Amino acid sequence: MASTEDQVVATTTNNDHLVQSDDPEHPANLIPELCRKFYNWGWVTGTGGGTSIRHGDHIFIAPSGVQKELMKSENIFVLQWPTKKYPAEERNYIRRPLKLNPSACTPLFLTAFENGAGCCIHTHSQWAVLVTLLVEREKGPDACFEISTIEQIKGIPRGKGKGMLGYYDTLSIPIIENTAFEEDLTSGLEAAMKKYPDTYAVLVRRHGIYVWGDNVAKAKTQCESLDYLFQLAVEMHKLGLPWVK
Ligand SMILES: CSC[C@@H](O)[C@@H](O)C(=O)COP(=O)(O)O
Ligand SMILES: [Zn+2]
Repeated sequence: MASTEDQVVATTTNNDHLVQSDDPEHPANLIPELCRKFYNWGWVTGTGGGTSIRHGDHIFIAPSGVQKELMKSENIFVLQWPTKKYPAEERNYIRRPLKLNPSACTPLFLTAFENGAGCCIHTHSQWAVLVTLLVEREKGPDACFEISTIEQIKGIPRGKGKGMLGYYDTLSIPIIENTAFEEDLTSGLEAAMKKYPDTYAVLVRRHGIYVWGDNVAKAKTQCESLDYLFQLAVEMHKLGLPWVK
């Protein structure tokens, strides 16, 4: 794991201009800013979790095993898109910071981008982990978290170009089983996306969640809505209230 010092001093001589911008909306500025917020929300503590943004034919990726809330724009990797998923082609990393490795979540993020996403967020939120435990009896390809008749469901799309879910709809988020290594989750994520082509999120049992959106704002607000619903479901469970009518 890179030390904080390594993280702060890590620099590169290759294509630095790709991560240098005064624009706060530039992905190399947005990823560190988002990760600081996500850390404060308990989504990316202890180096877990992260986020990646697609901007045209460039993919911006955080480094692996670092304190995500301390990340700086000069720590960001840039991949030329499209690229092979795992391992991503060496030559396609058009910017690599010294002393750092790209996030182990990269093949998962690339799966979301193949699906048309503009941003993908991975959290280790305890609410996400807890709901996967509450529905643990449901294993296999049909495992799913479901909730209905809660206003915040309207923050989640019905599917690409299909508008948002309604109050009386049931939100279904597929759950895949965790693996020892992050990259080995890729086939499970692909299978869940195939089975649930309208989903914008996949829970990973005892691990967290991957949420994506057409752009950064949509990925962030969808992830916030889901986290709200997971927390609510856990609290409803504690109160003995059913969360699916
Ligand atoms: C606390 S270790 C977590 C990792 O194994 C992984 O699950 C994760 O979310 C972050 O991977 P990383 O390679 O640091 O971006
Ligand atoms: Zn993780």
